Amino acid sequence: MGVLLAPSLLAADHARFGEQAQAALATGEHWLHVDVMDGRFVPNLTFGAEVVRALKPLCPEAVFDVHLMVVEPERYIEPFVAAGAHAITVHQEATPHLQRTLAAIREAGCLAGVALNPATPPETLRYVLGDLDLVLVMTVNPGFGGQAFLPSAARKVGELAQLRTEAGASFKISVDGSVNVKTAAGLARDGADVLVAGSAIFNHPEGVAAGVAALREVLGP
Ligand SMILES: O=C(CO)[C@H](O)[C@H](O)COP(=O)(O)O
Repeated sequence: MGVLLAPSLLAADHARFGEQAQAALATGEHWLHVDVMDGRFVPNLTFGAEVVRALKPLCPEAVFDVHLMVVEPERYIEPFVAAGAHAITVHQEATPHLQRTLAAIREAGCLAGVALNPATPPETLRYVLGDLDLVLVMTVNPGFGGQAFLPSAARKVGELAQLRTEAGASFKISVDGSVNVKTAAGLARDGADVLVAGSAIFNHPEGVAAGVAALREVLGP
C-alpha cells in the first residue's frame, strides 16, 4: 500500500472546518488528523471531541485520526470513541500507564497510537510493540503548526522501521511536523506509512486540492 496522507485540521480555517475537511477528502484522501491540545501538555489550546462529532455526518468516509496532546489522556478515550474517532494516539511522555492506555484504546475498538516528542527515543516502545497500531514521530515539538523540521527527530523513522522488522511487529509509522514537498519523499523512503500535513495542505496558496496534489506529486505513484 502507498503512503497515506492525513491532512491536519489544525491548519484549516477554524471558521470553516466542515468545508475544509470535505475539500481534503474530495482529493481522494481518507484520513483526517485531529490535534487536541490542552494548554498543559503543550502550550496551546485547540478543540475537543465535539469537533469529531460535528464533522462525522459531513465526512462519513473519513478516518478520524485523533492526536491527544494532553495530560491524563486516559480521561479522553471514551469521549473521542463516542464521538466517532477511528485512531487515538497518546503521548509516550503524557502517561505513566502506557500499556494500559493502549489496551483501553483497542478495547474501545480504535487503532492505538503512541506519539514520540523529538527527544524521546523509539526504544521506549520496545515492551509495548505488540500493543501498538501506530507510532507518530513528531518532527517538531508539539503545540503549533508551521514550525521548522527537526532532521534529528526524523532519524527515528528508519530506526522504527528496523525495530518493527526485527520484532515482527506491524504498527504503522506516521510522521507529524513540517511535512511538505521538501520533506515528504525522504520520510516515505525511510519507512513512513502516514504523513500528517497541516500547513502544506491548508495553507497552500492555490487551495487544499493543490496542496494535496503537490505532496502526491513528490511522493510518486
Ligand atoms: O501536531 C501538530 C502540532 O503539534 C501538527 O499536526 C503539526 O505541527 C502539523 O503542522 P504543520 O504541517 O503545519 O507542521
